[in-house]
Amino acid sequence: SSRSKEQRILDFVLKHAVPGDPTSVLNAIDKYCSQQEWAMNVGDEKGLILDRVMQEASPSLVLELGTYCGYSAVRMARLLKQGAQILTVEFNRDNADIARQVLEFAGVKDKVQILEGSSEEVIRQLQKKHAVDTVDFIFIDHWKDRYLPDTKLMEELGLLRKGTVILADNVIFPGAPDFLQYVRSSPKYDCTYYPSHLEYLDAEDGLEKAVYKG
Ligand SMILES: Cc1ccc(Cc2cc(O)c(O)c(C(=O)NC/C=C/[C@H]3O[C@@H](n4cnc5c(N)ncnc54)[C@H](O)[C@@H]3O)c2)cc1
Ligand SMILES: [Mg+2]
Repeated sequence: SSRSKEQRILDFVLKHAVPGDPTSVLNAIDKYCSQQEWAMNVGDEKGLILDRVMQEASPSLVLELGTYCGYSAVRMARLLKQGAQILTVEFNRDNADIARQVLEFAGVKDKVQILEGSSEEVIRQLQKKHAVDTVDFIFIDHWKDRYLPDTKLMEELGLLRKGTVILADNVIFPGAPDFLQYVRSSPKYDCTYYPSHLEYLDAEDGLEKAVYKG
């Protein structure tokens, strides 16, 4: 059977990156996806914004919605403080398998747990099944029509605490207009927009940071 684009990305990482070196894994994926086949990783330009916002938050528990090939999970895991963890949600089995191998190769698998399933199901199970109280940092990068319902669900379940940072990819392209309108008009969030570009391309895109005020 023919290999998928995601498998070709993994092959390139295994061939060109250095085992145990997360930065070399990021560089390999960025090189492949900018020169050979475009893929929807957050990428190097928006990745630098993710780095800075995450380091500023210095989270103990990170939740990511939409693992895909694991690029942003590796990106965040390489910056985590000692003992901090990432829970990343992915409902496509093939993508989860690719991400697992990328995370293992990068040497960050002990910091990241891939939770297979839909974000709605997994979010509902976090407190009982995964012993989560509240989440410190959330990177949202899954289907864009799920950003708002999942954010509201996390509010309702008490998963957000005063100061929880939500960082959402693609708020311009493909866009998440209902999410953007909600957090920017809600008194429960302090919002900041970080202009950037769509990964590996020149199209305008950006990240929205929404800090929960409790
Ligand atoms: C052709 C073309 C043009 C422009 C773009 C632009 C563009 C640029 C970007 O940065 C993008 O992030 C996107 C984008 O659509 N991302 C969606 C990412 C989904 C991944 O997450 C998984 N997933 C999706 N919903 C859920 C869910 N509820 N529960 C659990 N996992 C979920 C999927 O299984 C995938 O692993 C698009 C993309 C493609
Ligand atoms: Mg994205």
